[in-house]
Amino acid sequence: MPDTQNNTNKPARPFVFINAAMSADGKIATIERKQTRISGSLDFDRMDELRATSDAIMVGIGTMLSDNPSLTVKSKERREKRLASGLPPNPVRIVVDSLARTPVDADIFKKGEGRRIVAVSESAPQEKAAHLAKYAEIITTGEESVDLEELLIELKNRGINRLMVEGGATLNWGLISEGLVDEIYTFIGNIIIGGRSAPTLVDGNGCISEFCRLRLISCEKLEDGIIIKWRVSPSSQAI
Ligand SMILES: NC(=O)C1=CN([C@@H]2O[C@H](COP(=O)(O)OP(=O)(O)OC[C@H]3O[C@@H](n4cnc5c(N)ncnc54)[C@H](O)[C@@H]3O)[C@@H](O)[C@H]2O)C=CC1
Ligand SMILES: Nc1nc(O)c(N)c(N[C@@H]2O[C@H](COP(=O)(O)O)[C@@H](O)[C@H]2O)n1
Repeated sequence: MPDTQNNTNKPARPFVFINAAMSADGKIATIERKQTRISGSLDFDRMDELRATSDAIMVGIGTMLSDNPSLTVKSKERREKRLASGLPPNPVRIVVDSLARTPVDADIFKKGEGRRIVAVSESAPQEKAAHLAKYAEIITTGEESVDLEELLIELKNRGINRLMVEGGATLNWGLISEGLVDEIYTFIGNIIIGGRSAPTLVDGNGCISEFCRLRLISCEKLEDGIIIKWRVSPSSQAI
């Protein structure tokens, strides 16, 4: 029998959660879209624990190009704990990149051991995808942009059961609007960034009538900010 989601007839996908840090005014970066330190050291450590306990970490190409993250597990103890459980030191690192624009000198290729996946669409130039294939596994889905649902099913087939999404704003919208997110964790820090065009937690086209509904799991103080954990209500699909 094929694995399915929650007794629906949909094929199974991983458990998906978004983790992000935002300012008190809901921004995740400045108008220049440069990496902005919102979290304090305790929140970065919490993020590291989430990475270490996930099978894979996913970012969009916007984040890749603006922040050049390595997406590695930073704590040596956590990497060793993964190794002791028979896991590679780092989760699989995944970039959602419709046009195969990921630079081959990006830190995800230079830093840390482990698998990398670049998800491209059928519109990606063949030669660019072929070049990237020397550095990462390539998954092709969707015509113009990556078909996120198909991608998640393929990731599940490749053994990824717990997927951490680290943004950015457009990828978060893509996943949320298609009803592909289970939980959302945000650290809200004690700064105001402002700027009409600065990215927020979720950008994209936005909802008009049907909103993505959330259920509060918990809310706790951490340093000078708060961590809010939400469960996305089942069948919640934004329109
Ligand atoms: N404070 C925080 O926790 C974090 C902040 N950021 C910030 O977010 C910003 C980047 O966000 P964005 O520019 O929105 O880029 P993004 O990282 O969300 O990537 C979006 C891109 O993904 C690609 N994509 C392919 N298929 C897609 C689909 N089906 N749905 C959605 N996207 C798809 C498209 O090319 C799209 O432009 C940066 O300024 C970065 O610093 C990013 C991660 C965490
Ligand atoms: N959780 C969190 N807090 C902040 O204050 C941030 N600026 C970010 N940004 C994201 O953190 C990732 C850094 O990854 P590496 O340290 O290079 O492994 C990257 O995805 C940034 O966008 N996150």
